[in-house]
Amino acid sequence: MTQPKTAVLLVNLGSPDQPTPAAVRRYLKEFLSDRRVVEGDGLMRLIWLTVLNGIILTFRPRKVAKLYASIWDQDSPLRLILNQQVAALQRALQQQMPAQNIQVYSAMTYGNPGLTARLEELTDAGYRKILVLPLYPQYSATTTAPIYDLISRFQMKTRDFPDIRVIHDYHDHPLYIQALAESVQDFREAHPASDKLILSYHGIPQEYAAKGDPYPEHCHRTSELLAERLGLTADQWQTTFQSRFGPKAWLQPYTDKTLEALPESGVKKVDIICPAFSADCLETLEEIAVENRDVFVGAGGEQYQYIPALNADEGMINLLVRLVKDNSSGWFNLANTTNTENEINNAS
Ligand SMILES: C=CC1=C(C)c2cc3[nH]c(cc4nc(cc5[nH]c(cc1n2)c(C)c5CCC(=O)O)C(CCC(=O)O)=C4C)c(C)c3C=C
Ligand SMILES: [Fe+2]
Ligand SMILES: [Fe+2]
Repeated sequence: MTQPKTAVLLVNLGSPDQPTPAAVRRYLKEFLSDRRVVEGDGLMRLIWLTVLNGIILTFRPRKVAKLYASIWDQDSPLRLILNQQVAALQRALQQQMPAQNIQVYSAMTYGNPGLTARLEELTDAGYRKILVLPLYPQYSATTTAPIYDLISRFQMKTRDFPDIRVIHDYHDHPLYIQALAESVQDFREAHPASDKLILSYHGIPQEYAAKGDPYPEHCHRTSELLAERLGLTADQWQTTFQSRFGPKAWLQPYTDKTLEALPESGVKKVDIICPAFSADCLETLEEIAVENRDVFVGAGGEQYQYIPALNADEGMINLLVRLVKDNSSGWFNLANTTNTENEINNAS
C-alpha cells in the first residue's frame, strides 16, 4: 500500500523581505496588528492601531531596517537558518525513515514564506498529513498560538483539509536540554572561562503572564533543567528577559539592566545564551551580541561571549527527528498492518 503524502512544516516567526524601511514597515504592520501580539479590545484596540499606524510605522522601520542591514547575509539570518534546518531535517528523515517519504518545508507566521500560502500549496499538491513544528521551545500565546490561529483560519475556509497536527512546545524535552547542554559545553571547551552563564529569553508583557500565559514558567523550567544538566551552582547562572517593546512592564529581570549591574557586583566575565531562539536572528545577533555587549563592557565588564543558537546543529536535528517520530504515530503503515487487524479481531 502506498503511504499518504506527508509533510513536516518548520515554522518560525518571520522577517522582512528586505532590510529596507518599506519592507520592514510591511512586516511590522502585519506582526504588530496581530491581536495575540498586542492585546486589547474596543477603545484600547483603536488607540493601539492609531499609535501603530501613526508613530510606530513612521519612525521604527527606518531604525530597524538599519539593524537588519547590519546582520543581513543575502537574506535574513532567521530565514537562511530556517532553510538550513529544513535541509538538514530532510536529510536526516531520508536516512532514518526512507519508506515514509516525508517532505520538509519552511513557513513563517509573518512575512514570507507565509504559513497560510504553504498550507494551501501543500494541500493542492496532495499532501494528506501535515505535521506543523513551531520552532518555539517555550509555548507562548504571543508566538505559538498565532500558528494555531492561522491553521484554524485555513481549515475554516477549506472543505477537504489534510490531517494537521501541531507540536505545542518542547521546553523540557530531554533532547532539547541535551542539545543546549552540549552547545554550552562545546563552547566553553573552546573559549576562555567565565564567571556566569546568562540565559536570556525574549520577554512578553508582564500582564500576559499574569493572565495565564505559561511562557515564563516554561523558560524557568528550561533554565533549571539546563543548569542541572551542566552541574552549575546557583551563583553560576541566571535567567533574564530581553527585547522589551513599549512602555509597559515586561518579564523581569531585564537582560540589559542585569548586565549593567553585574560588573559592580564582581561578575566581569559572562557567557550568554538565548534558549528561546531556535535560530539566530536580529534579537540575538544584534541585540544580544552587539547592543548588550556594549552595555556590559560600558559598565566595566571585561569579557562577554555570546553562545550561538542551536540553528542546524546536530543536536537540534536529532531533537527535530525525535519530535517527528513521536508525533507522527499512527500515520504510517509500517510492518504492522496485520497487527492492527489482529487487534480488531481480538477485540470483537
Ligand atoms: C510587541 C510585542 C512583541 C511580543 C509580545 C514579542 C514576543 C516574542 N517574540 C519572539 C521572537 C522574535 N521576535 C523578533 C523580533 C521582534 N519582536 C517584536 C515584538 C514582540 N515580540 C518586534 C517589534 C520585533 C521586530 C524587530 C523590532 O522592531 O524590534 C524576532 C526576530 C525576527 C528576525 O527577523 O530576526 C524573533 C525570533 C518570541 C520568542 C516572543 C515571545 C515568547
Ligand atoms: Fe519578538
Ligand atoms: Fe529587539
